Amino acid sequence: MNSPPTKSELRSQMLKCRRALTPVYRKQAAKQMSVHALRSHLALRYHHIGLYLPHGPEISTVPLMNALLALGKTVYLPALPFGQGKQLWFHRIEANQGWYLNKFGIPENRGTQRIRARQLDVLFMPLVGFDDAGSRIGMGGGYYDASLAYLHRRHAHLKPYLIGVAFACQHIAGTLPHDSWDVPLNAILTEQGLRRFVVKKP
Ligand SMILES: Nc1nc2c(c(=O)[nH]1)N(C=O)[C@@H](CNc1ccc(C(=O)N[C@@H](CCC(=O)O)C(=O)O)cc1)CN2
Ligand SMILES: Nc1ncnc2c1ncn2[C@@H]1O[C@H](COP(=O)(O)OP(=O)(O)OP(=O)(O)O)[C@@H](O)[C@H]1O
Repeated sequence: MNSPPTKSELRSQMLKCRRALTPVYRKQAAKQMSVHALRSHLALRYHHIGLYLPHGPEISTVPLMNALLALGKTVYLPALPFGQGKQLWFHRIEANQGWYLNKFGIPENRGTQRIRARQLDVLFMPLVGFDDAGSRIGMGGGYYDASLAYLHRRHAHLKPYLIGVAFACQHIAGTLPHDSWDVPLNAILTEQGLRRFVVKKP
């Protein structure tokens, strides 16, 4: 009997599906994803919003970022911590700030205001694969898991509201292998729409 695929086998399958999408599809999908996010009223309700800059074949957040900034929202981007630990900082997008590439080649901004995940109202998270229960697999760095570990003791009101962002083809039928440190998503956003999950309390 075949054993179920491991996280890293699923990760390479999902990366393959994402890389196969055409530039025209990617551009259209990024726009549609942004429209779904804005229609959901999430964007209107929340003010402090964590986003990411797309890296390689990830779905682009540029249309969504422009729309949020035009609405006057405060938008933050993740920055890897210096030194020990894996908890991300979130730097506010500001005028006159510096930009640099992190060790993975992803641009990061350095302004005057940085906060931790718990201070965000909503966090749009990159991911490699997601399932029907709201579990995600990322690039395997564990940065988001470490930044959100306090949510394991989550009560319903704890911030931020977690939205995984992906192309629809990154959906995995069935259930992803689950590790104790994985933090479940509140919703998943793709070019096909926004789908909310009921997050089970421990
Ligand atoms: N756009 C974006 N920003 C992000 C993340 C992300 O996944 N996407 N992160 C999410 O945690 C953090 C950075 N984490 C990362 C962890 C590993 C790799 C990485 O290993 N990249 C290799 C490819 C590895 C592979 O194909 O399996 C590379 O770029 O060569 C990249 C980012 C913070 N910022
Ligand atoms: N709270 C934490 N503090 C420190 N390390 C952690 C924490 N949670 C998970 N990790 C480590 O991160 C590693 C990667 O975990 P996993 O494969 O689930 O990452 P991922 O969710 O795919 O990545 P990312 O969150 O960066 O997108 C694991 O080896 C795990 O030990």
